[in-house]
Amino acid sequence: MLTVSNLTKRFGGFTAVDHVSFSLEQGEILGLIGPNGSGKSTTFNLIAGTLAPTEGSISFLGQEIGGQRPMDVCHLGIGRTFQIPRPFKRLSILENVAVAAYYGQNGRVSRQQAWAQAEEALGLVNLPTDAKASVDGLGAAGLKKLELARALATQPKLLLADESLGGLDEQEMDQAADMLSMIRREKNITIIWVEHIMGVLMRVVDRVMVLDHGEKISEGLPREVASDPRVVEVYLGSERVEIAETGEARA
Ligand SMILES: Nc1ncnc2c1ncn2[C@@H]1O[C@H](COP(=O)(O)OP(=O)(O)OP(=O)(O)O)[C@@H](O)[C@H]1O
Repeated sequence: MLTVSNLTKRFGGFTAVDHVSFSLEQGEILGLIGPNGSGKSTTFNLIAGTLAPTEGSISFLGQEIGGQRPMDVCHLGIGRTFQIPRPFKRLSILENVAVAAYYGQNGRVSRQQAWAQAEEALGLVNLPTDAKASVDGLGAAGLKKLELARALATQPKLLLADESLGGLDEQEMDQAADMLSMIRREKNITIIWVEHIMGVLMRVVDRVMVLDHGEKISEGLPREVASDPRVVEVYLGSERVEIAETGEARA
């Protein structure tokens, strides 16, 4: 569904993403990890249209999307969450998500459909669907869920989930990971998940790709990547990822 070839982004003389290539099959969850500043967010921004590539191509469902505007990329079926949720504070939870449903589909849905899709998205993330429930009082976990619901309401075929676990406690992290897994299963949405907290990510993703200094240094099954000496050297370091006998990796 997505083929990224030789994707490169330079900021002046600095190369943030350096000839990165990968592809994604329909229904997969790909984990994207790497140390701070390794180019994960820049890669997301290139796919989502927030940044234009310096070189390379991004083909989504057979169409070149590199350099297209974010709203056009969204209308083609790529939804994203942001690391820092910024909901409309004066709108209710349901209104926030309905706005995403309406504009995320370029107004191709009626108001009524947008409300229905917003209710469905909120149901998926376990947030209240009553029209008056306020954004105020949502904690870190609630705001992350709202962020996810807004992305889902745009009816994406591909979801780019950016650091959805930041600020959550361990139980909330597990719930958030299970939620992404359930969304893939129930809605057949393909997911790229950027995350720092690897133990939880490794449990849920099908494949992992690792960036370092903008270059892809490893890609494969979670258990393969966790034991790749290059990954251990540059990223895992003292975190020591242990592979449980079940094949799951835990940080
Ligand atoms: N607009 C910009 N102008 C100049 N440099 C930038 C710009 N955006 C990102 N960079 C640089 O590109 C590099 C990659 O940044 P990026 O945010 O993609 O990394 P990351 O892997 O997402 O990091 P983190 O895990 O800290 O979010 C960093 O060195 C960053 O400072």
